[in-house]
Amino acid sequence: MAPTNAPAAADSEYDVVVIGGGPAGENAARYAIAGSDRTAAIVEHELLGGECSYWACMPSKALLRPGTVLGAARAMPGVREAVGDRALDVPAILQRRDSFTAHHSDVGQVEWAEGVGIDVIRGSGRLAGERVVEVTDAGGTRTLRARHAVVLATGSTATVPPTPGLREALPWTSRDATNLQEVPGRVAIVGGGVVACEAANWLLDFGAEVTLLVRGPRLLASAEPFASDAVAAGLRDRGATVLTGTTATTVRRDSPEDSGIGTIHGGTVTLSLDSGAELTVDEVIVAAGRRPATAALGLGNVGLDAVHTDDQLTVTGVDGNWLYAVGDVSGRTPLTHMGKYHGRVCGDVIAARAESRALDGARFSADADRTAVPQVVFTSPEVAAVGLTESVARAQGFDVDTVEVDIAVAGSSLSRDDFTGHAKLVIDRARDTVLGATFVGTEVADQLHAATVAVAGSVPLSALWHAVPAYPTVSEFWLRLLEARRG
Ligand SMILES: Cc1cc2nc3c(=O)[nH]c(=O)nc-3n(C[C@H](O)[C@H](O)[C@H](O)COP(=O)(O)OP(=O)(O)OC[C@H]3O[C@@H](n4cnc5c(N)ncnc54)[C@H](O)[C@@H]3O)c2cc1C
Ligand SMILES: NC(=O)c1ccc[n+]([C@@H]2O[C@H](COP(=O)([O-])OP(=O)(O)OC[C@H]3O[C@@H](n4cnc5c(N)ncnc54)[C@H](O)[C@@H]3O)[C@@H](O)[C@H]2O)c1
Repeated sequence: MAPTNAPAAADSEYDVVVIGGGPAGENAARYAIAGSDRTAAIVEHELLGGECSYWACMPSKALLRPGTVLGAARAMPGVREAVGDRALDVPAILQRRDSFTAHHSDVGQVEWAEGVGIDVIRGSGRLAGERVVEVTDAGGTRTLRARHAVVLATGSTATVPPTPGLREALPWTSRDATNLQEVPGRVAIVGGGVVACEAANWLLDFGAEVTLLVRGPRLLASAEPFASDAVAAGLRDRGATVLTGTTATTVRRDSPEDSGIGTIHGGTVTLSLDSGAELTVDEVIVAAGRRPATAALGLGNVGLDAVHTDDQLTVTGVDGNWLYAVGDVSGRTPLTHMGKYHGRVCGDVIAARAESRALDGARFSADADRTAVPQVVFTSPEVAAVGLTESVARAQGFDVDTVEVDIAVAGSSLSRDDFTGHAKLVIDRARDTVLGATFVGTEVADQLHAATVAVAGSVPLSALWHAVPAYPTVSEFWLRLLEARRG
């Protein structure tokens, strides 16, 4: 893609300069200039749309959905017979995945940006001083000046543990797993978080033999323990080996070769485990967490060594309210929808400050990061959770009540023959409000928003009693939860 902006002096000054064009940066730019004549530029060194569009959320969910649909078909008499025991058509799934990543073209995204008045500047951005951003690409370096704000929105990068031989083995990261071109026969996944669990699911769907090496005692360490257990049981039932309390101590690979994203990177890989066992596989996936992408940002040029933000997404430790950070790089919640939320709050704050308006009102503070973060893990079964878990709520000093039910209502049994699920509410006894909710089961993702509204709105349980779930839907488990609380 050619640069969209020639390095002319006239367009080198903007009201707002955003470094990084993922979902968080796009929203910050858009909200900062909406309804005004302010100007904004997004500096992007890869593809406008960011990790989420091409390497993370979109391809991973496109890979997971077919397995869910096939499972639903097999759990429905009359459909099961029509489907038979045929395997998924992996090439067709990869083709559909590629349509969701727009075949790694950001033409449509650039059209959107230009349509809402944002210039897209290709190159790598770094802070060169107060309100000054240097952009470097193959053609050289140009300087952008920001009248009102610079927004850091550079996302995060996958970490690779310092296990001897691991880096040299050229393991897959999440980018390879989501953009896979071939399915390895045997796979070891290092990590037990969301990326590990979701990737294990689609690889199992595609016929791979999967072993998860989980350093801690359970998968999804920050989820309610019953959710971790259900996901582990789901993986084991489908043939995966889940080794908890296990790490690789050394890794050896025959003829490692950087053959491209999503292709098998060489010969077989042997991992020595701390249990003394050895594991031989065709590919290793590292899913050991991510860190904010600050390395090349020139933080030192503005007196910073790390990025911390206040609730207005203003970077702390810098005078003058001109530097902001949103999304994964902000060190707040690393999820796309939360990054977009940061972008909306940040954009509104920049607009208000540019117009000398007071930051009066809830829209100028990213409170949800602390109290109401929703997340769905698209495993089989799915985990949908929002707010505080019981252990976190107790650690924060709340007087907690909990209520739990199996999800077993007319709607769930109608949806499929093998439906199983479990739901838990964490309740603040003093205020009679929901602090957190976790739902586990087949396709419970869309049940989550009701809980998010209850948590974010501090809706009393007495009021939820009048939120009558429609019959016969899966959401009737809400009624069972409230009945269980009444006793
Ligand atoms: C496999 C996987 C699956 C995921 N699935 C989900 C999901 O289902 N739901 C969900 O909510 N979250 C999911 N996430 C997390 C989600 O991808 C991130 O939270 C989200 O992408 C963060 O958005 P962002 O805008 O902060 O950063 P990014 O999307 O990472 O975008 C940052 C952009 O900045 C650019 N950039 C970086 N440095 C520079 C620089 N110096 N100059 C110019 N440009 C730069 C990058 O090229 C990139 O385009 C997933 C993550 C992974 C790894
Ligand atoms: N559906 C979704 O919302 C979704 C999907 C995928 C990713 N994401 C987000 O992307 C981010 C990254 O996900 P992730 O799974 O990589 O990170 P994570 O932090 O969720 O999990 C990291 C895992 O790696 C393990 N680990 C860390 N260092 C290790 C080491 N040295 N050796 C062995 N194991 C080690 C941890 O114990 C943990 O199990 C998360 O914030 C996640 O929420 C979200």
